[in-house]
Amino acid sequence: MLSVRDVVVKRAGRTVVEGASLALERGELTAICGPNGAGKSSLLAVLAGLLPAASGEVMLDDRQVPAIPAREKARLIGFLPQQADVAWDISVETLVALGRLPWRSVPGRPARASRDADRHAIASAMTAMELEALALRPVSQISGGEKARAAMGRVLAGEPEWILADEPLANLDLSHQQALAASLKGQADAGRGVVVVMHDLAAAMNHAGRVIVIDKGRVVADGAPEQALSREVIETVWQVPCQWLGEAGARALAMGQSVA
Ligand SMILES: Nc1ncnc2c1ncn2[C@@H]1O[C@H](COP(=O)(O)OP(=O)(O)OP(=O)(O)O)[C@@H](O)[C@H]1O
Repeated sequence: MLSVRDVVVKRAGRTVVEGASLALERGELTAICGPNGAGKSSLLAVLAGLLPAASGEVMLDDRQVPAIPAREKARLIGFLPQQADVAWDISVETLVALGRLPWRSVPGRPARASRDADRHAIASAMTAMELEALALRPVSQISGGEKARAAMGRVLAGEPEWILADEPLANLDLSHQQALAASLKGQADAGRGVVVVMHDLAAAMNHAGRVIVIDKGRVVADGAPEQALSREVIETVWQVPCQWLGEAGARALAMGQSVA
């Protein structure tokens, strides 16, 4: 279980998350939704142990997340930032392979087994993100959406127990959004904990098992998508008149005065 208790996050002296308490489970795809500036990325970074909480506790099972050594933490928690910029002009395959760095020289792990595991994990991540045809292309010469898939491939190659991703669906075309959402759901079904910041409320409704809504630094809804993303919650938090259309699993959100 990955949890926060009474967590307060401050940025530049301003409180941006106010006393959040949440317990996230392995085997579940959890979506974090909320308006711009609500504190979603800040909360995700705190859960990943990348941003310190001003107060409160962040725990992975029975361990304090900030106390886990960095390399071990990187093996346990894979983090995809909102802007996954790459400083060097490496190939897509090399970028994905960087996801194996936290596994280098793990004490007690034979080098041969390690090399085989690396190769297998990199190949699986390349396949999952449909990157094979781009393997040798420099990252400076691929599109924004292709870069986003490569960055996600890097996270998957690390085979972390937890995947924390900040808007991984942004920039992706429709078919790759569907494929990545299905792949994240598959990762959850395989027993990983998957926590994803999403602006696309229909994607959260259709793919997540649980949705957490944050508004102005506070958790204002938490539960099954139908409850947490009810029309009432959306109209209160996003202040947009709306209506859900379609069947469970394939819902669309109609917005605007005319549907109110
Ligand atoms: N590096 C920073 N320094 C100071 N303030 C920051 C910093 N990053 C974010 N903030 C502020 O913290 C608040 C929460 O930001 P955060 O990025 O967590 O929101 P968000 O819900 O992820 O927003 P978005 O949907 O726009 O990505 C905002 O008011 C933002 O302006």
